[in-house]
Amino acid sequence: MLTVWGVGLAVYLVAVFHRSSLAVAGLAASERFDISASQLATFTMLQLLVYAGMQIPVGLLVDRFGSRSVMLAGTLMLAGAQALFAVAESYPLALLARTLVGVGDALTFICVLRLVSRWFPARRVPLVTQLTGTLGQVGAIGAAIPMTYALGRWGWTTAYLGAAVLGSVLAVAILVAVHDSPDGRNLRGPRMSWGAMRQTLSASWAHPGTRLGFWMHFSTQFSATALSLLWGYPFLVRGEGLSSRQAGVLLSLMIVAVMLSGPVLGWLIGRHPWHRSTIVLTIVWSIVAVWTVVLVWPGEAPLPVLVALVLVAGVGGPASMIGFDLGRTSNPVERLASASGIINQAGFTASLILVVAIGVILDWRTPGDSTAYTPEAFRWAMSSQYVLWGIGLVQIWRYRRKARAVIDRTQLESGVLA
Ligand SMILES: N[C@@H](Cc1c[nH]cn1)C(=O)NCC(=O)O
Repeated sequence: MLTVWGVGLAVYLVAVFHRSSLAVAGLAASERFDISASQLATFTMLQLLVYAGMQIPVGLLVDRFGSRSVMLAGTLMLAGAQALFAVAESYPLALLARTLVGVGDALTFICVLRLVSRWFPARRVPLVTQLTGTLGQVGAIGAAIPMTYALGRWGWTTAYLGAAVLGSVLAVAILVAVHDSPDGRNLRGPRMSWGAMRQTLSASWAHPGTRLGFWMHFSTQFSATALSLLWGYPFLVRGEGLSSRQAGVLLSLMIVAVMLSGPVLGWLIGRHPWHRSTIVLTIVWSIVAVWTVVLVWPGEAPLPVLVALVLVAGVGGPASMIGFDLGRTSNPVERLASASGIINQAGFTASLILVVAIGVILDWRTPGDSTAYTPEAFRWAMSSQYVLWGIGLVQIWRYRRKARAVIDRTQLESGVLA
């Protein structure tokens, strides 16, 4: 059980490593492909778009072919994509490589979730799921430190080829160690026609628990994702007047918040599954409150307020994992991956909308073609989050009432559901 989870976790961690491996290579990429800042940002947006768009097909694939086969395909795809990125010398080829990174990345997480719910007793699943999400984020730290070193020491091609080789080694580990469930190496679902796929998806979506999970995932993670993937550093430096070093420390603190809060939330929802939506609502309101303090503060917000911002926003990442637990307890195991796919696209779609909205509003509020964004422009841009929070909070409130009307509290609390 632990070996299977260990390999699954390693596959997810390496996927997070691949997805984040461009964050520290921005300057090198601009020089290599001779591109502007917005062309560089296109890499991130494309990756998010492909990742979010692939979630439903991937969920269906996992229910049909099992975690092992899909995870193997994802790992090989990521390795191939990074190898292509290593040798690409033109911008279009590099875009193709990043698109394939998005596809490979999309193929991994849902597989690991399904392995966890097949291998662990139901009561342990919330905690192990949170640990998976939390420990997987170490891949982002791995991408920052070793990739910076490798790029400086060996250059672009060798650094990215090295990343590709890492993926290929994992493919061997999957072949040797991963079984879809204690009952078999490969667990195939029934053949899927268009009609069957439509039925699986609509049955999943029809359950208010799946919709509640979707809106939980939608509302919790976009703030932290937009800060960590693209806008955190410019916001803290240009919008709030921090030094580069202070901004770097604050963004690392956000990862500390993820690491500390993930296991606590996993334990909490395992003990109080009926109150999962209350926990999520409390976290979303806290994120809204701390952002509001930052945005209404006259001039630059003081450092302790910005520390509170990154810590509270960081908790949103692990809080989004609670959405998957709603999917698990609201769907039979044969359509668990499809439900997870539906839920997982929510937070990444919201993050993509926010990343684009911030860019558009910054350009709108900044005179001419300049990228010297002002604190005022950032205030406008970051305020676009209220639209997403507003939609998310209303939907969580609606579907929490509907889900509570159909979920049997006694069964849920005794761990029977799953
Ligand atoms: N919200 C994330 C995972 C996470 C856990 N802690 C911080 N972030 C999520 O939905 N992950 C899916 C993925 O592919 O990473």
